[in-house]
Formats: sequence, C-alpha cells, structure tokens
Amino acid sequence: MKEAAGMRVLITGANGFVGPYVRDALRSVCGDGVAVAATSKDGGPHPAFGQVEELDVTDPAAVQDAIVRHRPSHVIHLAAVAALGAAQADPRNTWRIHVGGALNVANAIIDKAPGCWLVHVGSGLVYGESAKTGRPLDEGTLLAPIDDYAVTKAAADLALGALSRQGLKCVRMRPFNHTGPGQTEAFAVPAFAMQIARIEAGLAPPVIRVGNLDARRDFLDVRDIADAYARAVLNSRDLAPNSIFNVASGVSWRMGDILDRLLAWSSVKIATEQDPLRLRPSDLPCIVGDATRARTLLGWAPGHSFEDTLAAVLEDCRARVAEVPEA
Ligand SMILES: C[C@H]1O[C@H](OP(=O)(O)OP(=O)(O)OC[C@H]2O[C@@H](n3cnc4c(=O)[nH]c(N)nc43)[C@H](O)[C@@H]2O)[C@@H](O)[C@@H](O)C1=O
Repeated sequence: MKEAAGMRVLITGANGFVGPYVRDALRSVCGDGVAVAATSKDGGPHPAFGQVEELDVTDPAAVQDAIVRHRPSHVIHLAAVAALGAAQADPRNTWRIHVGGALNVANAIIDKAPGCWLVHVGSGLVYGESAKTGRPLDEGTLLAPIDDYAVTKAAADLALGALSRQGLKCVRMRPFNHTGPGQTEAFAVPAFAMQIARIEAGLAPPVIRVGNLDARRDFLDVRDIADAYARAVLNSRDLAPNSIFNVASGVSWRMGDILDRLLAWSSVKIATEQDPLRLRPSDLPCIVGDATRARTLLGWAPGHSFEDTLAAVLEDCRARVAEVPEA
C-alpha cells in the first residue's frame, strides 16, 4: 500500500448522499492513518461523522478560514446541487454553488495551502450532446452540456483546469450515474424503489409514476464512485496537476429495465404510469462513459454488481418506509 500517513482530507458537502461513502473509502484505500474533516453548509450531528462542521462554500472568507485551520493535504469537493431538477429550478444559485464554490475552494488552496490537492467532483453529464454519437465518452471528448446542472459543472471543471495551469494541484473527477442506500427520491432509482416500498406497505395505490424510461444511463454503485475518489487522493503524488478521470462502468442500462428489475422483486402487482412532471425538457437518449484512464492510472475497477446495488436500494427504501410511515 502507498504511504497515506499524514494525509488530512477535508470533505465539503459531506452530509450529502456520497459523503459517508467517501469516508469509508478513504479508510479502506488510505488506511486508518488518514484524518478526515467533514464539512457541510448546515453542519451539525451526523450518524457517520459524529459531527459535521459548518462550511458554506459560497462564503470565500469561511472557506479560507477552514483551509487555514485544517491545513488539509487534500480537499474532496462534494458540495453541490446534486439533483438536476433542483439545479434547473434556481440556476443563479446553481452557478453560485457549482462555480463560485469551486473557485472559492481553489483560491483558498492557492493562497493558504498551495501544496494541497483539490479533488473536484464534477459530472459525466458535462459531455452532454457529445453522447449522441453513442460511443463511450472518454476524457478527451468535447464538453457540450445541455442543462443548468451540467453547464455549471462544466464551467467549474474548465475553470479549475485553467487554475491547474497556474499552479493549482487538481484532479477533476467526472462521475457518471451512481446510486445506493441513502440516496433521495430526486433520483430515478430511489424514486422507483420508494414508490414500490410505499405500495407494498399499503401506503399508496399500486401505480408507480415514472419519467423517461427509454433513457439509457451508465450506472455504478456509489461505493465504486467513492473508491475512485479515495484512489485519486492516494495516488495524487504520481498524478499530473491537471488530471481528469471519468468514473463509469462502460455499460448503459435502460431506465425501463431498471424499473422492471425492481418490480420483479416485489410480490405486489404494480402498474406503471408516465408522469409528465417527471419528464425533462431535454434528456439525452444514451450516456456511456469510458473510464480506461482511472483503471490504468488509479488502479480502479468497479467491485459491485449493479443488480446487487438495486436490491440494496430497494431494501433500504423498504426500511425507510417502515421507519417513518406516511401521514
Ligand atoms: C451523472 C449524473 O447522474 C445523476 O443525474 P441524472 O442522470 O439526472 O440522474 P437521475 O437518477 O435523476 O435520472 C436518470 C435518468 O432517469 C430518467 N428518469 C425516468 N424516470 C425518472 C424519475 O421518476 N425520476 C428521475 N429523477 N429520473 C427519472 C431521467 O430522465 C434520466 O434520464 C446525478 O447523480 C447527477 O448529479 C450527475 O452528475
């Protein structure tokens, strides 16, 4: 194992869906010697972290202060508006968080901790229209984002690329779709699974409401995504200061097939109905990523079967429904 002693990793947006998985991945990839500081906009007690420190990434002075106090060797920048619907609903806020937040973190590192690596969590959606060729998207593919979420993620990614030419040590991760226990219903897989769980519990009529089932997406288990981020931290010393890594399976799943798989695990007969509110003004037909570079340079490979992940999400949703019955 590479030397991880002395690593101090500060995570922004740590109380979101991915944060706790990143903490676990850092421990398993870098060992127990890694110190993790968890921060998020609201802060407060957290089941995985104990306590999360309050840090609003849109506040440049607060970000500088956190960098000075923690003196991190690495920042994993997760803070974001994670769901496309929320990003679209308030584009100005999305720009402020995605672009302003990333620049605040980068500038604080440049000014106060120039040796620190920034691991930026972008998105595979930055390739946008380039996906229409149907070919797997590698890191050299033209960025052609089509919505506010992806445009702002691409803008932050490109801005950090420019700063990395001026001395910032930065790894730009571009994760494709991922899911797992704990994800909110703003995303398709838990949206399907929570509805099934509510129907099974007798809390909803046996009709599941869905959006575009013809879309095909490249899905990974969230643990595989977190593993890639942890490997970027561990291997940073050997990376170029302007590295980019896709994190993708290379396989696309039709959303309708994901739904069918979940429905097959239910003993209740459930009908499917399209909900116009779940359709997007623009939704790319098929997205597949090429993560050859992460496999080669980070020694990364997905370790979880996506069917097992789907089963785990359904079990988690059943447990969530059992815990908090609806009014
Ligand atoms: C890489 C990228 O990955 C994620 O973004 P996303 O692709 O928007 O994820 P999703 O789970 O909301 O949609 C997946 C597909 O499923 C379709 N779909 C059908 N029916 C429903 C439905 O009922 N709900 C939702 N949400 N989507 C539906 C929907 O139209 C789309 O084609 C984020 O992690 C993002 O942060 C990110 O970076």
